[in-house]
Amino acid sequence: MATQRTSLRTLTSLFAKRSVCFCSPPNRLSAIHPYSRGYATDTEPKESIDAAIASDAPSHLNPSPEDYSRFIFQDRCRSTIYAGDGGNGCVSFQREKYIPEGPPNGGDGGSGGSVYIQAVEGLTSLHKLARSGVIRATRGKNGQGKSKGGKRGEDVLIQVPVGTVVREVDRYDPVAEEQRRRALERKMKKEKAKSGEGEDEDERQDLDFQPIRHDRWALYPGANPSDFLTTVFPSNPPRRQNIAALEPRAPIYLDLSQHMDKPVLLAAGGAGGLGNPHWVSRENPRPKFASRGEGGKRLELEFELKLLADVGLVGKPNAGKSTLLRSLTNSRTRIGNWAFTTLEPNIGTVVIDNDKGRPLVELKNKPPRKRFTIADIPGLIKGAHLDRGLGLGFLRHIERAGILAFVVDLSAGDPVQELQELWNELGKYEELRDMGGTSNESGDDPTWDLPMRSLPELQGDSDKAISQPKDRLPELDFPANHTKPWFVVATKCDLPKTRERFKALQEYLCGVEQGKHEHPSGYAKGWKEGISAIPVSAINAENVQQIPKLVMQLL
Ligand SMILES: Nc1nc2c(ncn2[C@@H]2O[C@H](COP(=O)(O)OP(=O)(O)OP(=O)(O)O)[C@@H](O)[C@H]2O)c(=O)[nH]1
Ligand SMILES: [Mg+2]
Repeated sequence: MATQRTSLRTLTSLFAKRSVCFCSPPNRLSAIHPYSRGYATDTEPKESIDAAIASDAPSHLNPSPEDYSRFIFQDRCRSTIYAGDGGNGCVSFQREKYIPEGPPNGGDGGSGGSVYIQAVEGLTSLHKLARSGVIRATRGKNGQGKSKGGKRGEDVLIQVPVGTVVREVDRYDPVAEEQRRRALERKMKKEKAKSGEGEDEDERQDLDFQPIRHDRWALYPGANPSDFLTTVFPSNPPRRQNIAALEPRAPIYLDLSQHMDKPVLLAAGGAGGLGNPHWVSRENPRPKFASRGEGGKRLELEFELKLLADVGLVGKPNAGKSTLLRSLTNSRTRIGNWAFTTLEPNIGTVVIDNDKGRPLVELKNKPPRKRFTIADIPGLIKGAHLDRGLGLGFLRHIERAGILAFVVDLSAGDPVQELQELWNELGKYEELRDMGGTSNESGDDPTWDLPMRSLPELQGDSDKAISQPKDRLPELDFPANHTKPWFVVATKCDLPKTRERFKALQEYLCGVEQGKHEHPSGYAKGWKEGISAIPVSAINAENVQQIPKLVMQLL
């Protein structure tokens, strides 16, 4: 154990200079014992190393199959959200001895529950939301006698990962519908009145005829349906709760790119109905009716993760990405010595704060970060941009990572060629995507659309947009891969013949940075401000701690 710790310290200090300009390989590498948690000498036979691997007891980095856990991942989902309906108002009269006909005292209905949304750190996938499918806030309770108001419906809070974009697919707003219907009715009445000025009294009365609105009025218990015909109902315009003014402007587009301390209102519940005391008038001092609660809105929303993780591990199959993720995080992703062990992205969190108040890595001029996330993305093969291998699906995931960490296997051949092939695939994918015209033509505003402080009916022409259901929303806009910060993680450097290859890789990256070589993406304006290569032996967790330090500088 002591030898192990010493060799680890030696290796870390050797590779602390991980800059590309560090062109001379350290001589002390060969001093480290082959495969005893250090670099191998080139003379060491591969068979003996394989045997050493096989004989190793299972550990977090060399796990047995029981140590695998499936990371359920979902980066896009659709949910239908129902705000709660308002409870009905109550028809009731005071009943007391010596007061034969007491005044009306029906309570108001409770307002329906509202739906809120909050982006929180620590969540990495939308799978829970995808599983629930339909989200409902509860209905407000009906009012009761003795002026007892109904209980409000319960609110629902939707928590999503930071980096989620919420877009509206469709909506049904009963209050807006009712307002539209009334406006139409008024217009028709006006037109009819204009055209039939000379008509007789009967026809004019026909125009004043109100259809019976069972959905807007509640009669006293035990009333006959025919009472609807004999009752004269006053005007009952649709109402909203006051908090509806805090709803986001329609159609909804929220880019939740920051952690939110407080939730934001998505859909306010329907207003509760009014009890019979509200309908007292000179003509009708004892109204035997109360208004029903307003219906809650229905929203069909699409949630999409725009930011999958802070860092995305991009590499060929079997390069050692999952082992690297395990060595940096508590992830229990599957590891196997064959291609395509990983079939879905796995996200791990690197905690850089020991929760003792001070981040372990201090950042200049930046707010301290406590943690960052790393995504282990399935392996990329030649022709991935043509949907080969696991195809375009996970090239999409790479687009959603903030920093790209190219994982090259030093034992597998020329790392420079491997890196170029990886970049080539990303470049071709970008070309194809741009040709498809999906990136910049979406017309989406990528900024966070703060909720407008106005009621929906004051939001102008938004209704036109609402009434056109969009089955397929346009693709989101992402920054181009070549503009993102990137670095290279050269893995398996405990295996033979890796030292020379690492040296060649460093020289190549040095050349790219100095402009001697073309940027591997093929774009002249590709990011190349201090490209680093970090040699690691992920299986031995050696030198991997350089990665968080570098990431904190790049974030
Ligand atoms: N010697 C050595 N072997 C390693 C190292 N890192 C990973 N391996 C081995 O390489 C093999 C593949 O590792 P994975 O982590 O599953 O590779 P991957 O890139 O996730 O592969 P896919 O999921 O198929 O894309 C496993 O047998 C690991 O034990 C390392 O640093 N040194
Ligand atoms: Mg893997």
